[in-house]
Amino acid sequence: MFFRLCRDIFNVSASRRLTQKHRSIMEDGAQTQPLFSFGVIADIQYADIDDGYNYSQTSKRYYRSSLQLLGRARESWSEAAVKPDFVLQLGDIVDGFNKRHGASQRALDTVLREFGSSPELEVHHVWGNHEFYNFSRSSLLLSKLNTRPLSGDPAAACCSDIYAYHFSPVPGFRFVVLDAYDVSVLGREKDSEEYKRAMSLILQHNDNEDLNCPPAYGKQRFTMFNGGFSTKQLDWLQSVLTSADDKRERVTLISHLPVHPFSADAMCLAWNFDELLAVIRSHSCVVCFMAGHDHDGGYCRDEDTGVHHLTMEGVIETPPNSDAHAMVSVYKDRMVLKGSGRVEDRVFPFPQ
Ligand SMILES: Nc1ncnc2c1ncn2[C@@H]1O[C@H](COP(=O)(O)OP(=O)(O)O)[C@@H](O)[C@H]1O
Repeated sequence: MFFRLCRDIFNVSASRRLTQKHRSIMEDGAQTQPLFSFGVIADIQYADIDDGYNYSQTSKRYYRSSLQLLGRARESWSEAAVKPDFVLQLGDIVDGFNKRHGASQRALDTVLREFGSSPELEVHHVWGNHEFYNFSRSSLLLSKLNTRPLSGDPAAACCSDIYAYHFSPVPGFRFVVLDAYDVSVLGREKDSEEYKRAMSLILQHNDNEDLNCPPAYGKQRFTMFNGGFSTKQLDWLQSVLTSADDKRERVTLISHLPVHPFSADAMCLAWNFDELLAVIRSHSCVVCFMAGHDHDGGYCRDEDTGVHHLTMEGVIETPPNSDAHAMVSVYKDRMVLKGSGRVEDRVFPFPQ
């Protein structure tokens, strides 16, 4: 609640080649047209089941209509005057209930078909907790939800078992997809070292019988539905950002779990959000952090770094007569987010 209050107060193939459009805009410095643009959508959580509620029965979940909302997002991206170069899907593409109904693959195919009916649309997928309710980590790595190959560079991936990679759609700009469940009990075999380490971390902070039930104030994030970033991934991110600093690139980080306490409910943060924030703080290139998971959405601009932390509103808790997607236009000195439905319009000036 405290965090929500603070947050409200603070609420103040994509072509890797430089296209003729991008080049002429960069050369004449005109800012009327964006350098490039991209779409954003989060927490679609599609399932072919009747509407329901979240765990605390406070928010309705529209499992079937999430597909129609995705369809409208795709239409708005494909009808835009300047078409997005790519789309960021911020995780939880299908709901965990699919598993129970033996419908995981069918639901995924259905959603991907809805994304894919516009063939030129390049989608970068992030993995959320609901991906792991439906699929093992190894099967996700073999699935269409592994979009590492879109980077076009095998060296752009963190490592084989961590789903993190970076790509540069246009010179001067870079996006880093992060794996917020790299340290988690989700997606890890019960007898693996990774599972045991993650479980022991939860148990250090959470003494509830049900480990999905959040512990006391300040530790709410230590539940089984969250996770964190390993030292290996943080070291890799350091090296990606050091190189981006050297090249004076503008970097956007993408993760299912948010990392800024003023951008989301405390229950939704990555376990070691503070370590990720420390990495951001030690570099000048990061301009924005985009996440999903908290279906109410959120935003803050970090006071120290000027980095914008956006948590996108979740499609799953958006009524059928509304929408939850965005189009972001990127200029030399800022990004302009045009929200649809319950996603607010925002301008993200880049830190100097
Ligand atoms: N407060 C809670 N106490 C116990 N279990 C919970 C609680 N909140 C969520 N869960 C369980 O954790 C899992 C993930 O919750 P869910 O709300 O579906 O996640 P998401 O916000 O990612 O959609 C579900 O199995 C849900 O029943």
